[in-house]
Amino acid sequence: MIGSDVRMENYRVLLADRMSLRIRPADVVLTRNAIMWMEVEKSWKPSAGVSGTACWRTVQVCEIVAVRRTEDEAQENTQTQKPNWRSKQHLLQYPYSFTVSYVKRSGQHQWRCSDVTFYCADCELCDLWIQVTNEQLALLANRPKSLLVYINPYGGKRQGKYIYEQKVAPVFRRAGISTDVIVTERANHARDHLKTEANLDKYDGVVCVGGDGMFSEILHGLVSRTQSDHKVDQDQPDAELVPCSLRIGIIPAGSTDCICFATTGTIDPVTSALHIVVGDSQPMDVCSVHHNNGFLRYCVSMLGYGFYGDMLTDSETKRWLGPARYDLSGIKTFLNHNYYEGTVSFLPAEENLGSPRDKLLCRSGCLVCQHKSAIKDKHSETSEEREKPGSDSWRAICGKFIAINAANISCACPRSPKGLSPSAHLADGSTDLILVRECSRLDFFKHLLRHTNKEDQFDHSFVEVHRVRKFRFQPNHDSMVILEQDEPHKEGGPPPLYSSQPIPQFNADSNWNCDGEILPHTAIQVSVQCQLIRLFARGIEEQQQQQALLEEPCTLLAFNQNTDY
Ligand SMILES: CCCCCCCCCCCCC/C=C/[C@@H](O)[C@H](COP(=O)(O)O)NC(C)=O
Ligand SMILES: Nc1ncnc2c1ncn2[C@@H]1O[C@H](COP(=O)(O)OP(=O)(O)O)[C@@H](O)[C@H]1O
Ligand SMILES: [Ca+2]
Repeated sequence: MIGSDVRMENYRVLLADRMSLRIRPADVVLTRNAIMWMEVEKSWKPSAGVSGTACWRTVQVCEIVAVRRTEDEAQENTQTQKPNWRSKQHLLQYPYSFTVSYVKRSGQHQWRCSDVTFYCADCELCDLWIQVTNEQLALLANRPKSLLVYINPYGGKRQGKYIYEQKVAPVFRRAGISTDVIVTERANHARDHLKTEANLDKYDGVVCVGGDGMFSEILHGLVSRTQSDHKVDQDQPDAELVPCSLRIGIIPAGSTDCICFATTGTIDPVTSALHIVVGDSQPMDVCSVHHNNGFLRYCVSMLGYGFYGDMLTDSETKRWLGPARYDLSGIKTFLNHNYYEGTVSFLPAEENLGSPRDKLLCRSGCLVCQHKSAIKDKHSETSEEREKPGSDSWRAICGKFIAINAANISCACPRSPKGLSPSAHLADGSTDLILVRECSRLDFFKHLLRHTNKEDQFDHSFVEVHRVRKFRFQPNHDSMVILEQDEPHKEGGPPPLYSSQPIPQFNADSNWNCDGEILPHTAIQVSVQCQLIRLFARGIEEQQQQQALLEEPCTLLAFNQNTDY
């Protein structure tokens, strides 16, 4: 049936969308890449009344979720929801029909699963359509068939289980994906299961239902398992890590969900489920964090010392508040206005990776990340030499910092839609190191506020940002003592709160916030591991890309208007 060029042209069937009672004659065409059908868009004008414009609707085969006999679907619907009496009527009148479920973009990067039902003149034609469309779908090798799902029932607003069962499982069922579901019973349950127990050969991917912390568990389980399977020693900061073969899907059900937002453009369980179904693949960099040549953790979104570390430490005591804990701890940490002294040394990234202050946003099909992917394997000995700490290529900055943040990805999230570093790339092998030096509360507030509006948060004298491949941090306690001696608090003088100078705080150390987990050490070595993992995502689609796909192209093919039905 399928030749090298699959075309089922002029197999006319009757077309009706779910909500319409009227059945129109229509032509449907299936090519190797797309299914197209005629639709009449109704409009109303006071002068002309209702008029209709015919146009072709096109759905790429790679965005078809499933095709099946409508009666099968109707049966399933009666078990799960109220039967749709219109569909029932259609079915009685035209018993041979099939339904195509497909991805429909509904703006703001959200995807929905939409259905269109085609009513056929006879049973053979109906079966033929289903068979040929399914044959086309079977050629899509990147689609997962079997998934291992971990649900954190306590993440975010504790909705993980509900979100999965109500919104995600029906989409997987429709796409014919089989799942093994594990609801975690304790922290690190998912990590440990992946690391040692899970039979990963059975699966095409792992799904994480939870927030960034839960994602971090899956990441650690999968990366550690891959390294131990390949006998790679994670404790060696220079070890060449083996990329994970399984992709990870994120169903957002946490508090910040920045990894989901920065890779799909939204926080929406159905959208994420559909990215998994169509088998998207987005490579991602992972930072490895070491202390004294011993492995500590991996990080995908943000490593933050000072402000974000203190905020996280405080927020852990307020978990019962849910996502609002970050607001409360954020205000408290802001008012404390601590800063910390230390030395940051770093290895700048190659110049062709752009700069954190250019306006080249990482979007679906990003050329910077693709270029990196192409040259990734050509890692020469001279570049290895260049990367050794102490070589001329490294730079060191010593100072007092309110915040030291490494944004491996933009870290866009609903709180900050452009993120900590709006131009950071998902898979370029670098991380954006943001240094916020001591400054007044008002200046720091202005800087924070710029994360929420269009202004440039790096455009302050006390902020600098570098795109780096590696960095190290060494806290400097001794100089804190010197600082104390420099600015002694005189008896009888104004209390520090009213001082015009920034008020030094003498907490020796802050903590590192690593994807929402507190690290046990302050002196750390960080190295970006280029494209170590892949997600079921495609990066944020450009507004134009989205628009083009929202307004599906009309008149792609000439069609036979000869309608006899
Ligand atoms: C005056 C208003 C100021 C608003 C400033 C907003 C800046 C927000 C930048 C947020 C960057 C978040 C990076 C993501 C970190 C997550 O990995 C972590 C853990 O997320 P989870 O709780 O597991 O979902 N969340 C936090 C807040 O540390
Ligand atoms: N069953 C469980 N009980 C308690 N904690 C869990 C469980 N499963 C996972 N966790 C932990 O909960 C923490 C927060 O999870 P996450 O899903 O990221 O939610 P949030 O975004 O609200 O922080 C993670 O550090 C994870 O290790
Ligand atoms: Ca990056």
